[in-house]
Amino acid sequence: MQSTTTSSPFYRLSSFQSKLQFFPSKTQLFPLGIPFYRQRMSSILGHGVRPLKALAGSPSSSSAGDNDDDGFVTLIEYVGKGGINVEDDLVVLLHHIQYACKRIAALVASPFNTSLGKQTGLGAVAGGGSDRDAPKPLDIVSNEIILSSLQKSGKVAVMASEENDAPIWICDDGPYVVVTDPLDGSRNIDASIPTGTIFGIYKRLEELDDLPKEEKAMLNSLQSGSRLVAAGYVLYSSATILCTTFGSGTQAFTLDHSTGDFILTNPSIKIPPRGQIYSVNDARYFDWPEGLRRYIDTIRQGKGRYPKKYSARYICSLVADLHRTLLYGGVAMNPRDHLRLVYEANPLSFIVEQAGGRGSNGKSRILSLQPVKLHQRLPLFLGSLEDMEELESYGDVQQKVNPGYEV
Ligand SMILES: O=P(O)(O)OC[C@H]1O[C@](O)(COP(=O)(O)O)[C@@H](O)[C@@H]1O
Repeated sequence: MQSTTTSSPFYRLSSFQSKLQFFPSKTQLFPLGIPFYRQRMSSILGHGVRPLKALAGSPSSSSAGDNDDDGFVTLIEYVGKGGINVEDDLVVLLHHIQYACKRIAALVASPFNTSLGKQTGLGAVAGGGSDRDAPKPLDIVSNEIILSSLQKSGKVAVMASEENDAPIWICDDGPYVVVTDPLDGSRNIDASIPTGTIFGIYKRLEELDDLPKEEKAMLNSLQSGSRLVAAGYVLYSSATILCTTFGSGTQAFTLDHSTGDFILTNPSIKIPPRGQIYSVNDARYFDWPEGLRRYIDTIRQGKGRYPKKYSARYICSLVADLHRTLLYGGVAMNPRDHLRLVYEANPLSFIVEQAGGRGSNGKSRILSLQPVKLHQRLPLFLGSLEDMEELESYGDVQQKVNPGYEV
């Protein structure tokens, strides 16, 4: 028997009562109209999935089609009035970010990628080469897509991207600052391995408004992760998943490709306190410090605090490795100075902490670090609380040797 509890993959719109009546910019956000939006239902029903409404049997579950309650909650509904109700400006910004990510999702899955230029595609511009007509790598195209969406939102003062040397000042009165890695894992893109977009959102520091643009752009972008108001990643894989936090838990939404909506599929991700998986590039074993080697040797043999042998999983795509870790528990790590504090470590640590886990550089909490350089790199460990405590108890887990690996 199927139940209608919150363990079900879809969440009832009735738990966000009245949203459809009161959400102010619904028409604006669904420019193709509600009938088009509703095609989601028929397309899904056509594939044999029943809406929860039809299953509920509760007083609020009236017969299908008699009101606006179609049994699903979209990302934009969720953050709007009647949902968790974040600031209107942030709803608009999120709308633009999710739109950019849908474009990137389509791009990475497109059969025409090669003509756009994959990472190592023929004619890809290397190091700003001279051929202006050469196709651009997908991470550059993704960066342009995000920048364009942020510009159109009217809500962003500055964007700092892993793909740009310096932050880009967008608009003086934009209330937010966005930091982003537009397409992480893109080195594997030619093999269609999952990739991801990472973003973090801060408030613009109004006290800096009178500084010269370059200076205020930099200082706004170097805010500590503890000041993040929202963060998210989008995983481009067998499903396109948008996982976010606004500082009160971590939620996941899955893209319904038939209608283009991100549908709430997990309103409260809780990372298991202990997993049985470690995720690291262990070809680097001989470059690791003693502490990290001992930790991995110990858990592999089932001789750690948890008396079971751990398994290894490493996709080499940060968003994918983290997403699995959030769901199954364990620890995902890159012990060398490689991942970036501003674009990767901070937003992902915020998400992991809001799911009940920990983000650390092996010694300290990531969100307590003050960035000093925009492209600052550091060791990154993300995962279940108990696994992270055990790992950090080995003390010496940061890889100092970083020879610059070929692949
Ligand atoms: O080579 P390593 O140390 O295994 O690093 C792999 C990591 O680098 C990344 O590819 C990011 O590197 P880039 O920022 O250079 O693309 C992550 O997706 C992945 O987790």
